[in-house]
Amino acid sequence: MDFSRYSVPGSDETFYIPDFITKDEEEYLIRKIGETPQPKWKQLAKRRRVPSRGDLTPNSILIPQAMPSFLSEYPDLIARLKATGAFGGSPHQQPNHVILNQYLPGQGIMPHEDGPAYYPVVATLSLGSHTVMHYYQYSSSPSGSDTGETDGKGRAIDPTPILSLLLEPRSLVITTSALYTRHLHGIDALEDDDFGRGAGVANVELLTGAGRDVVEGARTLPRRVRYSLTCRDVTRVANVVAGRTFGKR
Ligand SMILES: O=C(O)CCC(=O)C(=O)O
Ligand SMILES: [Fe+2]
Repeated sequence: MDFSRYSVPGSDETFYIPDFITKDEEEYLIRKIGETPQPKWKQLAKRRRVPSRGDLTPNSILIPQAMPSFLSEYPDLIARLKATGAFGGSPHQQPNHVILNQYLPGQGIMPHEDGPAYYPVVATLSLGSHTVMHYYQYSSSPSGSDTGETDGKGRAIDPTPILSLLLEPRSLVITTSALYTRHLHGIDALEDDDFGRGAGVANVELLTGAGRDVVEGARTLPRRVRYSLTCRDVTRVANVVAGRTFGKR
């Protein structure tokens, strides 16, 4: 797939692919996610999450686990993600780690970086609802001097996003390079998204007709329950044989 044609105008480090999966596949995935045993979900303040295909050690080494069938069989998202070419330069040439997040309307995720454990590409599939993802840069002014908004290390964040994207259900967004390694991303904790406040989204030309109508018509879109599957390649993977961990590969 030549995914360069999905490049978001104004950023050659972000790609937006609408309708990456079909409605039937979306329904199937949401049903399978609903069957995820409750103990696997971790309740966070603003959302719930499940890591799939293993978790990371404190040294950021992946302890591999079998992928759930909805990732590796039908609809075989891993093969489909590989086919985009986005992971062509990553150590395993495909994602080996997927985190499932659940957001109720009104929930979001604070601006953050995904960090150095992963090769700097993340592919995010949205299911069930749209959302709006903002990308931020660190502020050049001294820590916390403008809005008081800081990351976990006390570095000040410029509150004006450098890029905002409407993520439609069934879409895939791929974030790479400096946007991954040097910037932050987050989702405001809102019940609906108002496209009438002059809040431009950079991917308007890449949206489906329905999404474009909402943005161009400056309408408000209520959020529903959204699931996201964030797919990455963890650089270092432990060599696990019969439950024992031997070094890394
Ligand atoms: O749900 C999303 O689209 C973003 C999630 C995210 O940024 C993360 O899990 O690191
Ligand atoms: Fe993230």
